[in-house]
Amino acid sequence: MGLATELYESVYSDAWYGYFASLFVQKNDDFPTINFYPRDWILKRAHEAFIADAKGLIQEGFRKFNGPFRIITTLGSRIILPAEYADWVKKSPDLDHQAFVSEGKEFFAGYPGFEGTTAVSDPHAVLISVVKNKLAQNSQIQKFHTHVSAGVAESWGEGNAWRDARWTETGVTLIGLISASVFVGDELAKNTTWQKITTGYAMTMFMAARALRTCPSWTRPFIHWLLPACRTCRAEVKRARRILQQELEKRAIQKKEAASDQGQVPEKREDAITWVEEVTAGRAYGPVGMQLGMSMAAVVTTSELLKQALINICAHPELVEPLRDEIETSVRAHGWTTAGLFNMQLLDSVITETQRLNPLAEVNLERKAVRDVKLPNGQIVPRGTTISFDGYRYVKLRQEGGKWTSASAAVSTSADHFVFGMGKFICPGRFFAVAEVKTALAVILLAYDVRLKPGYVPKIIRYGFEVMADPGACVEVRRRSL
Ligand code: HEM
Repeated sequence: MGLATELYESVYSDAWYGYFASLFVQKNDDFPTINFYPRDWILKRAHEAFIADAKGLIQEGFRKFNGPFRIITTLGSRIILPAEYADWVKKSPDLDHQAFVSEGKEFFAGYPGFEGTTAVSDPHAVLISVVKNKLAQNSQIQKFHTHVSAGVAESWGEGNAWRDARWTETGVTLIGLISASVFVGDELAKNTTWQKITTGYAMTMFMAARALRTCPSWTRPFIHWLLPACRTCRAEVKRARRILQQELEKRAIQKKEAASDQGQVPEKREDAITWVEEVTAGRAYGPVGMQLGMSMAAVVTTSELLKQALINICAHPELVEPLRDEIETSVRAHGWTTAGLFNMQLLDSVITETQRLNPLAEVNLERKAVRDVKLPNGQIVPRGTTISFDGYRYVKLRQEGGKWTSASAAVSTSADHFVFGMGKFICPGRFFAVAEVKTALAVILLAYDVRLKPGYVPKIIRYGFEVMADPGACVEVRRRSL
């Protein structure tokens, strides 16, 4: 899990003015800065230290200051709070996640090309409501099963010799495919252009945001028209809009035809295109922004979890047989349903343990202080981390009972485990994400033998606050002979 929770201060996020900002940071408040170095005029050393070892800086900060402190990041400075403050952050009305996401300098909601961010931070919360209320329904599990089975068969074939799983690409393709089957329906989910745009949008948008952040804020409303990364982002949104528009027109025609056929009730589709339409109830909205926003929130996060979980299973081959036994028993009793997935508790434990060790980000609960905030006082005990992998950790905790009966599940959140955030802004897609990852792992383990390529040692990649599965991971698979 994340080492710390952070409090974002938007005032200091302008990279061009980093030097003045950092002086200001030093003099303007009581928080010491962990990576402020004498004569580091343009913050080169501070940025390098942050990129190379944010985790080390956070640990050093807690050791040195024994409480909240600032860290200079490539996006300006942030206040880092110890994980013990998680419950307080969760309850504080003055700390806002939406303000953090929509903050012009960070994610540029409202700029053309950033329609995904705009949809996530929409004040009517349409996207959040659809994710919260419509995703991870029982019927979607069978859909996941069908698509993952077809997807792995297509990628890996039926051969029973070991082969490179091309896991970095395949992991993203599988999650992109099964997510899209629920977001836009089975047919459009298989459109390779749509897949490419939606699985890549988070990165396309991130690159555009990164380019814009390097420009002084007063130039941004104009310069975004010229920056190549922002142009790419706009072009991708345009391509996506064209494809979605065709789908919407096709649906409108089908609806009309069905309605004109005396007595025929038009078939109601169960996908996010339809649900967004229902929730907006005639209000104007941007369908493409909703789709890109959903993919942006869902695909990178979930595929990172899937990739890392399979790597961990391969690194601990003793887990494979007990996992297969559990999956077979659960599916025999409940089929590919939410009940079936619920009964896969060792698999759940492996996923939670993966998140504990590879939390996607070193820090979590990103908030913007919407007004002056007083931090709680008291002794601070920095949280340590461990690098050992115990696939059974959360099974054992569940068996302890008490708060762990439910708190040990991958979708649960507490001050001990808040990879999905906490409180009012907790990730509404966590049930969907865990269901996708469980189904994908279950299908893979039942159909294929998996292993790390002999000689490959798994590693985790860190870049600033980001924590990623190794993009060069060497996973091998072969069809099981049953
Ligand atoms: C392993 C996968 C995922 C992880 C680790 C993850 C993590 C997070 C985190 C940390 C937050 C911020 C919560 C906070 O600050 O308290 C968040 C918010 C959000 N997530 Fe996820 N997420 C995942 C998958 C998904 C999926 C699959 C969807 C949608 C289908 C989704 C949709 C959202 C949305 C819409 C928000 C914004 C909520 C708000 O602002 O109220 N996420 N997620």
